[in-house]
Amino acid sequence: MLYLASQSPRRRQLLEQIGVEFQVVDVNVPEQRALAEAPREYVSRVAREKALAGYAALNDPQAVVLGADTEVVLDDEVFGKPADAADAAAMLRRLSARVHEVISTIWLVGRKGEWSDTSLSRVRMPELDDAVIAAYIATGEPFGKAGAYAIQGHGAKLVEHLDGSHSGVMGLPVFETARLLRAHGVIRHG
Ligand SMILES: Cc1cn([C@H]2C[C@H](O)[C@@H](COP(=O)(O)OP(=O)(O)OP(=O)(O)O)O2)c(=O)[nH]c1=O
Repeated sequence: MLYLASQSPRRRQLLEQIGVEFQVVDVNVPEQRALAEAPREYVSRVAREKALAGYAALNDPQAVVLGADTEVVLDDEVFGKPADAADAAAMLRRLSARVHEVISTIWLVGRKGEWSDTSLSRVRMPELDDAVIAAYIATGEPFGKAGAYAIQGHGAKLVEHLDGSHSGVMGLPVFETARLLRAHGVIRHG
């Protein structure tokens, strides 16, 4: 049985989109980047910790658990979920008129082993003035989203160019996920 170790409705929706059967296991993993930890290592570590925590919580050797983490990175700085409106505004001001990277890593953990894959995307935002930022924050959308925007919502208006994976930016890179699940016998080909 496949379990998704996530409370994110987007991840659930993206996994359902490709017809995969799964259940959700709740995990609560602290997301704190260690000093001098490279962004890609940090994202991978957190995704792995979510999958491992889910596997440990289930106490079912047959379980296979998928964990994921998504972060926005600019100038080697990791932008997680904004703490409040001021934090969201500060992030969006920094992302304005720049290209940032979105890292989404998935880990699959089961009795037979643990495997991962990473999706890297580059997103260019146009210049965002204070009025645009304030109006966007008023939608409530930035909260709970890495980098304070949602490409799947009103935030699409802030994405001038995407080079990478739309689903990866949303939180679960579907291509990489399907490939990983197939490679380890969780889903069939086709
Ligand atoms: C950049 C971006 C992020 N996001 C979301 C995806 C993730 O849910 C969230 C980043 O936080 P995560 O810590 O990756 O995930 P989460 O806390 O929402 O869920 P869980 O740990 O339980 O799996 O930001 C979007 O929905 N759209 C976007 O465009």
